[in-house]
Amino acid sequence: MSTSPAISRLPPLPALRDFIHMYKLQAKKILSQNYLMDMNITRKIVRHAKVRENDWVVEIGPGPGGITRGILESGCGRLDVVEIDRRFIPPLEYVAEAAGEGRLNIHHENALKCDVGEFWQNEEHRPPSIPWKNANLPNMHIIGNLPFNIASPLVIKYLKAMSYRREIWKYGRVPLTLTFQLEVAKRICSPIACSTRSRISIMSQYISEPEIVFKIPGSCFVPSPDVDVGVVRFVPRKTPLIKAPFEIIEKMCRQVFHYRQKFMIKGLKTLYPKELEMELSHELLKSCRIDPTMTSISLGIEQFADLSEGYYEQCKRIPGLFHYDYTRPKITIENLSQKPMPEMIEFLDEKEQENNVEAEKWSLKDFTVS
Ligand SMILES: C[S@@+](CC[C@H](N)C(=O)[O-])C[C@H]1O[C@@H](n2cnc3c(N)ncnc32)[C@H](O)[C@@H]1O
Repeated sequence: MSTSPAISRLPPLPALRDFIHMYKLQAKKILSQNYLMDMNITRKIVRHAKVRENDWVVEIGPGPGGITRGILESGCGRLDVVEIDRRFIPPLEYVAEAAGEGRLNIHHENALKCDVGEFWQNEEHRPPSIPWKNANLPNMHIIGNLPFNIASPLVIKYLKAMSYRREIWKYGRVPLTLTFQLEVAKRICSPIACSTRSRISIMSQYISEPEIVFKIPGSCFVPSPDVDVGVVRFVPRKTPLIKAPFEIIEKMCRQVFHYRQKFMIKGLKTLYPKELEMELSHELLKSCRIDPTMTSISLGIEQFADLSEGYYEQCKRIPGLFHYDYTRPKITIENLSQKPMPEMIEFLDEKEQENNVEAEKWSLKDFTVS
């Protein structure tokens, strides 16, 4: 795939509405298709994503191409779109032709199954990778007005890849700007002790800093959904707030939030087989100094960090524990003991950062001792 470094903005195209008639692009309910036809809103999404001239962008679910046009108008160097519905490919090809050679690349794929980092793997003009510890973000973005039915699984897939610095995150702290039903957006960004606090709040906030950058009334979409929409921008953190593998944190959050109105220990116990639940749950809570009668929504990220890191130690000590599923109690931890455990990857720059903190501590100590 060739990419021209010379940037041209987008020449005039038929209006989006005419495009939809030309290509007979009636929205399909099964694919949660709600189009954004107002270019002021699509441009606003691109502005909030902070796309600058020459940046490289991936768009998920371009549909008839409203946001696609906004991204191309911003002067991005290259845009790759991932669309599952074949009907949109010809109109997107029309836009690609207008955008200039190599600028718009169309991938007819399922976003849940593809690694968008691969699109740029062998591209010599790719913007430079930026180390995670650096304050700057790479000149790359993922943007999408997601179908409601895939928004949550897709964001979990992306947070996981982010935590392992895989897929597009091998290039650095690439930000994500995605739309969600407003209720889901509020859960993602929820502060502690709010009724919106849930598993997705912890999963999103330990690895990134999510923010609702603006809201879009449901009436702005065609056809209009019954709900309003929140645009969320996720900026990956330089260092995650929890030091345990993603799968461990995910399991801890899932079980602890299982009984939202009850004491948190009730959910915690479901991590363990019946015969071990008292011993292991109390051991964990004691080491974390957490009151078992707290509710899940009143636990902070630091407490989830202690719980997840402590549970990870228990899983390393007790083979099979990580794979135990309380809904299938007949499958014992002995049966599961041969299954591999997720492993913590230590990234060099994190180690470096820790060493710097250690070195600082030591030099201070030396100073005060002398
Ligand atoms: C809510 S519509 C948004 C369309 C367009 N971006 C807009 O704002 O008008 C969601 C789009 O995602 C596409 N889509 C649905 N599931 C998908 C998947 N698994 N992978 C890629 N695209 C998907 C739909 O076909 C549709 O074009």
